[in-house]
Amino acid sequence: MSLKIDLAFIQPAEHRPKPTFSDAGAATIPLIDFSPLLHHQIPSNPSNPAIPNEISSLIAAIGAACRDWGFFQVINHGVDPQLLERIQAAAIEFFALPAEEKLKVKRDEVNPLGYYDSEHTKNVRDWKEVLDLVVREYDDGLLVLKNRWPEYPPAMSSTCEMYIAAVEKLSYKLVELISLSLNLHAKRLNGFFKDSSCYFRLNYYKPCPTPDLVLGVGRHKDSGALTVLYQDQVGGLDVKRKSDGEWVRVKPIPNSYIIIVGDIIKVWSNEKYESVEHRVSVNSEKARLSIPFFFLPTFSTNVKPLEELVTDENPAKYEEYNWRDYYSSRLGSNFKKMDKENLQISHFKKTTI
Ligand SMILES: O=C(O)CCC(=O)C(=O)O
Ligand SMILES: [Fe+2]
Repeated sequence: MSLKIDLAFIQPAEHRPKPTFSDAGAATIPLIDFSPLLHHQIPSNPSNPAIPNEISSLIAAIGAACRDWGFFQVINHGVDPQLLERIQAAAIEFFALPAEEKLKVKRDEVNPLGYYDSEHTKNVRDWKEVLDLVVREYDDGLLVLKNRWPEYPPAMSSTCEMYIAAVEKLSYKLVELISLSLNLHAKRLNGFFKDSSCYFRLNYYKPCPTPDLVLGVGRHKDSGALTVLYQDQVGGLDVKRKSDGEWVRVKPIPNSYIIIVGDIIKVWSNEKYESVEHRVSVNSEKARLSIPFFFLPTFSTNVKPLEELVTDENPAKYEEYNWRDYYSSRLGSNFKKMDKENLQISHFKKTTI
């Protein structure tokens, strides 16, 4: 049998996925139970002696996961499972449409939102289809973000809006707990997300005849603050374990979220917290759906280590960069193959003398 696949998809040998993963790796991923938040409020002051033990333990667990992994799974997160069912059903219906119907909402070089099937990560084409949306449309003359809603399924826009409202609420809880874990006031980071540039994506990975040669998404770190990711039960997300650099396959847990710490939290925390490298493997049998919500600050944000976390002994490790400019410079590079690496936070890392 000859398997013809476009060479643009083929990963360099050193980045191809291993055919098998042990379940033992997945068991080491931090799993955090948010049920204490069902009967306790998030405290505002990290040094309040009245913080209940189960909330202190929750904050400590989040801090440890952000430090040691840059990644964790959350259960009992408060997002209605029916909303998750509905958004998945809408996504499946959309991706099952004939190509010409999906192409009616195709992304273009001016406005990157809508349907897309040829994204590149690190200059290799990803084996996936996406539908991209923003929570707040934007146009400053140079950067244009305008949603393209498909006609089918007709409930797509209302379903996305309801789902996004729920997942945004969860994102605020996450950044508040992360602030507390850094020994900062719970709302220390909230102002950055007023008029946020949050981005929402439906990812569809159809079965692939050569899963050992390609990736659904090539290895990368997320450049925002946090990614709140839902995956179906097929599996394929791999994360790079910080302790030993091994790729670990994330075992799907029904009704759970995967939280990916992004580069902005790494910079804000002055590298106390890690942003995790991850990728998506595909398989030859089953299509996979994933739904990331990228929690991103307002475009005017200048990202730099938080003053409270910078001292003479621990000086700022990054130069300040503007989020809108960073974001816009990276957009071009996932649109098509480039001849150089795209912009990374390492380009803003201060050099030590
Ligand atoms: O499909 C996934 O599980 C993850 C996708 C991802 O890493 C991304 O969209 O940034
Ligand atoms: Fe990602």
